[in-house]
Amino acid sequence: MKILIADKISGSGVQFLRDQEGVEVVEAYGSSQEELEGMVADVDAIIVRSASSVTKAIIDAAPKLRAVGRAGVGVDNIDIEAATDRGIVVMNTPGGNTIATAELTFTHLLCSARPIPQANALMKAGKWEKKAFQGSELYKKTIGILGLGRIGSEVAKRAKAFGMNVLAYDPYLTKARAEQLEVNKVELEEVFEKADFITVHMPKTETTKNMLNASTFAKMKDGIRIINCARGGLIDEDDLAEALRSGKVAAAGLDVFVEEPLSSESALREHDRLVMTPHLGASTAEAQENVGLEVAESIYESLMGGWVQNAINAPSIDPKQLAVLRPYLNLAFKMGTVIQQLTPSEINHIRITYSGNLVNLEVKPLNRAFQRGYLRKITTDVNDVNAPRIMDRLGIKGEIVQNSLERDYTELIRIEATDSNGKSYSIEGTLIGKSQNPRLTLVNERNVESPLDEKYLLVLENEDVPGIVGMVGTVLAKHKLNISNMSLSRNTVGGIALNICGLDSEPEAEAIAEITANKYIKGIRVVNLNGA
Ligand SMILES: NC(=O)c1ccc[n+]([C@@H]2O[C@H](COP(=O)([O-])OP(=O)(O)OC[C@H]3O[C@@H](n4cnc5c(N)ncnc54)[C@H](O)[C@@H]3O)[C@@H](O)[C@H]2O)c1
Ligand SMILES: O=C(O)CC[C@@H](O)C(=O)O
Repeated sequence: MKILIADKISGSGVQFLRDQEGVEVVEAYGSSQEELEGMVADVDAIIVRSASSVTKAIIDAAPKLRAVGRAGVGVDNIDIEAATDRGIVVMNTPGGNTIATAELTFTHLLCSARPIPQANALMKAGKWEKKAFQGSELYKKTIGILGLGRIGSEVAKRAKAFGMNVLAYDPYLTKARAEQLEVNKVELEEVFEKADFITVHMPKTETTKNMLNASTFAKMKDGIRIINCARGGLIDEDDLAEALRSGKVAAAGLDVFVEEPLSSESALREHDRLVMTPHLGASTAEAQENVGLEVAESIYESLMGGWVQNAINAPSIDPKQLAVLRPYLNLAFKMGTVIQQLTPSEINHIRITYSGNLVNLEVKPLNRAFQRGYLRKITTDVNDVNAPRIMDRLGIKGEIVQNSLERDYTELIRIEATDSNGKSYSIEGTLIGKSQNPRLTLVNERNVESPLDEKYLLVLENEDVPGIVGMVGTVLAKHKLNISNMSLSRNTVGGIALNICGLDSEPEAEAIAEITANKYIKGIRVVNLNGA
C-alpha cells in the first residue's frame, strides 16, 4: 500500500504509517499541484493539510486511490464530488485543532481590542508611542459569534470568562445546546445591531460566502471589530478593506484568505488596523500531534477495510456502534443481494423498513450495506461511498422507514421493491439465536424460514399439489446438488406455494430446465449468496 503525504503532518503520524507492515510512505511536502499529479499513479491514499488540493485532475491520475485524509477540519481543498463518484472515502479529523483555533481567535480578538502587534512593531523600530495605542476592553462588551460548532462554542466559553455578553447566530444550533452553553441564540440582524465584536466560525458554503459585506457592515455599530479564523471568503475582503479605511470597522483580525498564500501585492497588507496571520489556526504542537496521528490511523484503518470514524462522504461509525451494528450490516447486505436476484432488472423504488429494536438505531450504515448488497451483482467497485450515487444513476428511488411492524421477531428488516410496471416484491429478514445468524422470514408475503448463510438459494413458486418436493429432490440429487435446508410455505391450501432450498453448489442450467419443465412450477430463481 502506498500512501502519499502531500503536506507536512506530525512525525508520530508519519512514523505510525511507516511502522505498518506493507505500507510505503512517500512524503512530498511543498510539491506543486502538477508535481503531485505526476506522483499519484500508484498511490492508495493521499493525506493533505490545507496547502495541497486533491483536485479532480489528481483523482483522475490516481486509479488505485481509495482514501483521502485531511489532517484538519475544512475539506474545501478536496473535490468531494469527484472522490465520491469514484468511491474514494474522504475523511477529516474534526476536533483535533478546535482548541488551537479557538485560542488563536481569542488572540486576534484581544489584538483587535489592544493593538499589540502594531505597538510591538514600533518598539522594534526604536520608538516609544503610547497615545496611538489606546485600546478597548472586552469586559461587558457584546460579541456576536456566527457558527456555534466546535470552535465557536470554545470561543463562547472564553468570551464568557472575559465577562462578555455572547450572542450566537447558528440556524442549526438547538435551544437546548444554546442553554447548555449559556449563550443567547439570536437572529443575524440582532448580532449586526448589537455586537461590538463579530467572529465567524462557519464552513464556507453558498449561504455563508461573503456573509459579511458592505451592506451588512452598514447595519453594524460604528467601530465594530471583526475576526475571521474560519475560512477566507466568509467576509468580502474588498468590502472589509473599504470599511477599515472608512473607520466603520475599527479593527480586524484575519487568519484565512480567499486566496492562500495571500499575494504579496494584496491591498489587505496596507491596513494598520488589520492584523493578519498566515492560516495559523491549527498551528500548535498539540493540534498537529492530534490531527497528524488521527489522520494516519484513520487512513490506515480504512485501507485495511475498517470503518472510518470521520468520513465526509460515507456514514461514520464508532467502534462501539460498530459492535452493535455489525450483525445487522451483514443481514442488510444479504437482503440487498437477495432482493436484487429475486426481482426483475428494472426496479424503480425500494422501501426499507426497520422494525422492532432497529427503530432506535442509527440505520444509515445499514442502508449503505443494503445498497452494496443490491449492487454487488450489477456493478463492480461499489462501496459505502458511491453506493447511493450508483442507485441514483440506476433511477432507483429509496425510502427509509423506522417503524415497528407487528411481527414475532424482536428486530426485522423489510424490503419492498417495485418494478417499472408497479408490481411489488417483498422480503423480510432477522437475526436468529446467540450467534445472530441472518435468516429470511418472508418472501413475497409468504412466511419462510430460510438461513441466509447458505451458498445458493433455489426459490421456487409452484401450485400447491402433492409430489413437488419429491420431484425437486430427485432432480437435484440426479445433478449431485446437496440440499442444506428446505423451507416450504403457502398462504392457502391448493394456492401458490413457495419452496426455498439452500444448496451447497450452483445448480447448472439442465437441472433448472428439468425443474421448470414440471407444469406445476410457476417461477424459479437461483440466488447466489456465495461470498456475500
Ligand atoms: N484557521 C484554521 O486553521 C482553522 C482550523 C480549524 C477549523 N477551521 C475552520 O473553522 C470553521 C469552524 O470549524 P468547526 O470545527 O467549529 O466546525 P463545526 O462544523 O463544528 O461548526 C460549524 C458551525 O457552523 C454552523 N453553520 C453552518 N451554516 C451556518 C450558517 N449559514 N450560519 C451560521 N452558522 C452556520 C454549523 O451549524 C456549525 O455549528 C470551519 O470553516 C473550519 O474549516 C479553521
Ligand atoms: O492544516 C492547517 O494548517 C489548517 C487546518 C484548518 O484550516 C482546518 O480546517 O482544520
